Amino acid sequence: MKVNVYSEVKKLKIVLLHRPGLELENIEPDLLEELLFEDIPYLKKAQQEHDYFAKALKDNGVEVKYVTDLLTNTLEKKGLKEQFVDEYLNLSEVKNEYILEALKEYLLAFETKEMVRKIIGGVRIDEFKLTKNSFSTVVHLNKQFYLLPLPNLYFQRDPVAFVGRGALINRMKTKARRRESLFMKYVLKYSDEFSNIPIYYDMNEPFSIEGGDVLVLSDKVLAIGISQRTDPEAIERVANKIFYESDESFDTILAINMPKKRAYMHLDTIFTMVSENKFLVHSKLETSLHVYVLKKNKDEIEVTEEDLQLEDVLKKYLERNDIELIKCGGDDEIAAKREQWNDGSNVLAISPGTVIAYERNYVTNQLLREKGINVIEIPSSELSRGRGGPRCMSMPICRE
Ligand SMILES: NC(=[NH2+])NCCC[C@H](N)C(=O)O
Repeated sequence: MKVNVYSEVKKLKIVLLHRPGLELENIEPDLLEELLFEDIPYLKKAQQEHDYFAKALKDNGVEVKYVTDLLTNTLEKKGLKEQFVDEYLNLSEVKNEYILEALKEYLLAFETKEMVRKIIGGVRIDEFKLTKNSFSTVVHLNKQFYLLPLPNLYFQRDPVAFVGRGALINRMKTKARRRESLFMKYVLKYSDEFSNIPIYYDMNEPFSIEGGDVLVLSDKVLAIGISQRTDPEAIERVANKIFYESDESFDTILAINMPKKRAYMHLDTIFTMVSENKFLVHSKLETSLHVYVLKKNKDEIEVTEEDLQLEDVLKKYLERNDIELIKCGGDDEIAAKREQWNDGSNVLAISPGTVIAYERNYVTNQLLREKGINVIEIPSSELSRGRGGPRCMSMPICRE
């Protein structure tokens, strides 16, 4: 498969998704915070909405790949089922030897596709009986899960990020999401479809970075948020890899300092690109941003710092005067806050000037249309409960 991502807006050809499943049925009120959800989505509706999203992509000529299919095929073809389970359980920090053994046996008894579904869905304590019990297992049996679910997996933007011809296999900030990166890591490492894709970051690095913080503004410029989820050290490592150990065309990384707040979780919750010169932005982004500019120099990265309004940052580094910012929710302060909360500024461009957006953000969508943007709306009452929009739910693999 060809990996080609040198833009946020050029015609989208192949995209990676995950259709939410069982894992949403294992979110319960006491786990909301830990699992990074604000509310419990209704699975049946969430799946309908997600299918609608996938259909909108396909109807517009985009090839949709599902991470579960890619993983299942890889594990089967390469005989990696057991190795994957071992690594997964290790990452899940299942340490009790009786439980570890029983869990492994339980998972491996499923055929691969079902096993992958189970691993994402989580394993409850009442699903199987341990044959050996000891004091320690008895203590564990008072919990609800042997394995917690991965309800955030439908936000495929974050665990792996395709950039240029390669990929970043991200180390996720939170324990709730850390295991998600293993899925595409196996696909990238072992499947024939993706052979020889350069890897610019690995999940075993100590510093975290998430794909929602990575924007490919052009074939020269990347923007990466220094956020609650992404450490400056990770950005530095990515910069070194891309600048000096690859033949990528990128020569500038704008590391944008972000408020460390949940409302500004990732850079793509603050702004997304909707055409070559138009950007949809968080309505409260009036203050200037502190930006560290990492430039590729002969053999060392040159760093400069600036305090600039977003508009001026984009003008300067994309070298164009026609940059236009469109505010999520417009000038209506309440609408702006409401729509920001439901990912109004998180749209996915499928070609320059055409975006997929949540239908519920109708104030913002109308504004986009007034600016000449073609807005394809998708239903979103359940999907939005996980705090992510169309950009968060998709990972472009190939653009024109
Ligand atoms: N790229 C994004 N903005 N992703 C949103 C992810 C939302 C998810 N519930 C989390 O907290 O991680």
